[in-house]
Amino acid sequence: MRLIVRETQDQAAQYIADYIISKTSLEYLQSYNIILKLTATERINGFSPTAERPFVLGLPTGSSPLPIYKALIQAYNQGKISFRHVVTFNMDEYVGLPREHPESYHSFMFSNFFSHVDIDSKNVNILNGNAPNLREECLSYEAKIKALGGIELFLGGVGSDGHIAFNEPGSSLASRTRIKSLAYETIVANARFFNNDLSLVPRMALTVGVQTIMDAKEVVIIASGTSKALAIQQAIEGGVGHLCTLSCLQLHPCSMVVVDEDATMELKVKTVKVCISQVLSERSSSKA
Ligand SMILES: N[C@@H]1[C@@H](O)[C@H](O)[C@@H](COP(=O)(O)O)O[C@@H]1O
Repeated sequence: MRLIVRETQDQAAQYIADYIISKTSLEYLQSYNIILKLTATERINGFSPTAERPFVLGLPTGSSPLPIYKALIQAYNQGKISFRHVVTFNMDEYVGLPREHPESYHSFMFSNFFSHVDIDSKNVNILNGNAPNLREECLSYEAKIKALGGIELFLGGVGSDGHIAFNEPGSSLASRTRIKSLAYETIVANARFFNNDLSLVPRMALTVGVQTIMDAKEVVIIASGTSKALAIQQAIEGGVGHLCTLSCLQLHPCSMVVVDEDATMELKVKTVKVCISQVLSERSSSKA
């Protein structure tokens, strides 16, 4: 698991946006007075997606990815990226909340991202939390991901209790898309979107499973703010376990967690130093 630290949330978001677009350019990483020239790998642009061979992108909601969506929209407006041949799968959706509700993840994604770029709405996949048969809905979501050859890059956030998507503490690390009851901590955290009224926050959601995320070829996580510091500490310094489902990424061959400085507050200085020097050596050896 790679750990990338940026000073602010916006810088962390810009790093991820650039990474997803992947300008084939040189990037400079400055750390502990070392400046290293690194070659950025290619993602959407390098993949050169077509209608027959689309780029499959997993996407999250939440406040953390908002600056990433802003940066992607800006890049689209500057002609640096097109989403015409990108197929998206969102991580999760509330159960029972009407699709048109301003806090549904459908509304969130269209108002914060999809309506501002050239994505074909037929290529947008979001779980239907009002489907007549929720189990069937989850099974067909998994089947559709598989039929498209899997997710190339899954972008995600993290809950303050370490959950990824809505895989709350105690979720099976082998889980797949299914219905989940939300943890009390998540209901409290999400009440800010529902006039701080706990009774208005849906109690259940459909969510991709931990294993669905692990199946993606690459996973990129954003975390910012001190409220995420404990989750980041557990996921990076703790063992792999179902009480902090983000920790599963320790077992992923290609995962990256991008944080702002506030989110590193519970990490050991040594962890941050080791992670950064690993990035430097991995990248410089891949250049050789
Ligand atoms: N299901 C979502 C997660 O996918 C998201 O990562 C988390 C954190 O959200 P925020 O970025 O607003 O802190 O919120 C919800 O629980």
